[in-house]
Amino acid sequence: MAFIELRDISKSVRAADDSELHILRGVNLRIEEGEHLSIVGRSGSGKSTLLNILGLLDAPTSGELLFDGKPTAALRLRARDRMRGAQIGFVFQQFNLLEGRTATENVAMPLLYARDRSFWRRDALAREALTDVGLDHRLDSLPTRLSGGEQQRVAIARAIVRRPRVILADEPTGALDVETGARVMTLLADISKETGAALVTITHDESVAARADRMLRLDAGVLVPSSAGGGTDAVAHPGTGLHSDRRTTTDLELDLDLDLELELDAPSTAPSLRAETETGTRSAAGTTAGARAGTTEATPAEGASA
Ligand SMILES: Nc1ncnc2c1ncn2[C@@H]1O[C@H](COP(=O)(O)OP(=O)(O)OP(=O)(O)O)[C@@H](O)[C@H]1O
Repeated sequence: MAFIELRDISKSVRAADDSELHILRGVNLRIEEGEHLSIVGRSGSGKSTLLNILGLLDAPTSGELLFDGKPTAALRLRARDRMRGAQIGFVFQQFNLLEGRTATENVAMPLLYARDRSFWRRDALAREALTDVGLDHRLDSLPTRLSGGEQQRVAIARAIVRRPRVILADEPTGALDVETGARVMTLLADISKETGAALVTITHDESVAARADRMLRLDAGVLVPSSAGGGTDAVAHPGTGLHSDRRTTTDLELDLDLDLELELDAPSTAPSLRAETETGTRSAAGTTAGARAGTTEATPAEGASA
């Protein structure tokens, strides 16, 4: 069974002239555990739209998105937010770090939503993740004191700190020079493999895309295989090492039951409530303070995803 599956996904929006714009027209995709795939397409072809749907930041107009074979459409907002936080890491073109926070604080941010011991160990785990990306000498640096490549490393550390099952990277090298971008891509691919996370890279840069196990192209709203893919690594490599740290949808459902009991018993002490107070909120369009910071959970009262 594929870890994530898109079935006949379409997305239409109302354009400025009030016409209907069909961005995605029946996208089918299966993402296996630990695989690295890339999606290329010209500007405006719908890459970010597709990534937002994969990341549970946006809803399709029609079609189904399944995690572990289970449809996600019926999930309540809070469960979607939890699933996103626990299973998906994001890396953005512009790094999206919080400027006033140190590297360690930025990386610890997603753990403010964790429902297990990692909430209490967030500083130590953030330092470990920064060490994994080679930034153990920059733990207390503010983003403004870091180079672009270092900032993207911090963002990668933030993406992996909760041991997600998939990392979604939207033009991760887009703001970097070619050499730095290549190093960052190598790190991202290596660290995904080490942690066992699948990696989905969207990019307009075919040399970046060609590093993936599988390369797809968005063309006229549908995904088609791209012949340039698999250049360096034609076989998927499910990761080893930290694989067992990651959680399935079933684990998550158990967690949610437990969380509900916890919140009913002691609402003022539930970690997420504090976390939600400290962090930003998500708008209906899915572009949010949280998403800008790479942390994308929201409170139930914050309105539905688009
Ligand atoms: N909410 C929206 N309302 C209107 N048009 C939209 C909306 N979202 C996306 N679009 C349009 O849909 C098309 C696809 O957008 P998207 O950002 O997904 O493309 P992209 O392939 O990621 O582009 P780029 O490579 O330039 O970032 C674009 O023409 C965009 O202007």
